[in-house]
Amino acid sequence: MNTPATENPGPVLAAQDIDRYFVSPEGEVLHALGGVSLAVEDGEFVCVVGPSGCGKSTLLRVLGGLDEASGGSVRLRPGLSVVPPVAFVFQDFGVLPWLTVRANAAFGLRMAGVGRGLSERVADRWLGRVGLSEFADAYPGRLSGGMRQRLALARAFASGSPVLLMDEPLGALDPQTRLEMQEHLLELWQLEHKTVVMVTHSIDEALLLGDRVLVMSGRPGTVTDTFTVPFPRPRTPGIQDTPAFARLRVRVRQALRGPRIPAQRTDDADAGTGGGEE
Ligand SMILES: Nc1ncnc2c1ncn2[C@@H]1O[C@H](COP(=O)(O)OP(=O)(O)OP(=O)(O)O)[C@@H](O)[C@H]1O
Repeated sequence: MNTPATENPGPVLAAQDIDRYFVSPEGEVLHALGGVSLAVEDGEFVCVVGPSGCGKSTLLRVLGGLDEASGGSVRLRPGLSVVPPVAFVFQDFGVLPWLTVRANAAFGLRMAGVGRGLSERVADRWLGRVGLSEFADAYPGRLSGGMRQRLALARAFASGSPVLLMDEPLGALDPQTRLEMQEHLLELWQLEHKTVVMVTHSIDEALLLGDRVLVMSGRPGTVTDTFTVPFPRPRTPGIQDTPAFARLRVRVRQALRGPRIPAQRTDDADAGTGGGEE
């Protein structure tokens, strides 16, 4: 029997009750993820924010199959036959210094068994889109940090993988380059509509790029809040100056701080907390 065309094929990526325990060499058990469930729809851009150590990277690694959960399940939509279905972008770029820029951009396709000619044609197209065409024959050692990150994005987009998992991909960049890269990423994603899960420490970045923002808290790591980002697409960084953006930024920041514990009034009750995240 044929499947009706209108039937919803379900999320592209779904995690159910993910637990992850780590055991230290001393035998101490750390509960890094505690019952995390999420579903990411086709073409959705989901950002994950949360304090350092709350399990964001662990979640991403489990979602992408780089790490195994201690309990629960991760499911890619059946029929995602692309190999590999998931591509990663890391903070340290993951660029291979012994390969040319073109070979780096083609790497995902080559690993998937695509021939050199086609891989390099696709790579060249993506290098053009991220403004690196003139460096195609150079080695990554000649690239600045921002250019390496553009190369890492080109490789992920060129890989053909429908799901991109990004772990603080812009975290190592200086503020100006980071802003430029946010625009690049926004443009690339609007062009391709990949399904993206991105970990970031920046609330502004999450609200600029994401359709949804998941807020995690730690010990064990779990998703405590979810925000739907209402700003229409295509978006530009200018939305960050709007009152609606400012209001949502405040709400996410409050969610990150967690429920307020009434402070006991002492002489140092007003001591600063060391500044905000944004
Ligand atoms: N391989 C491992 N072995 C033991 N403990 C680990 C391992 N990987 C992560 N952890 C621990 O699990 C917890 C979650 O780590 P994770 O890197 O996922 O957090 P994070 O939210 O991504 O942190 P950050 O924002 O600082 O990158 C931390 O306490 C970390 O020390």
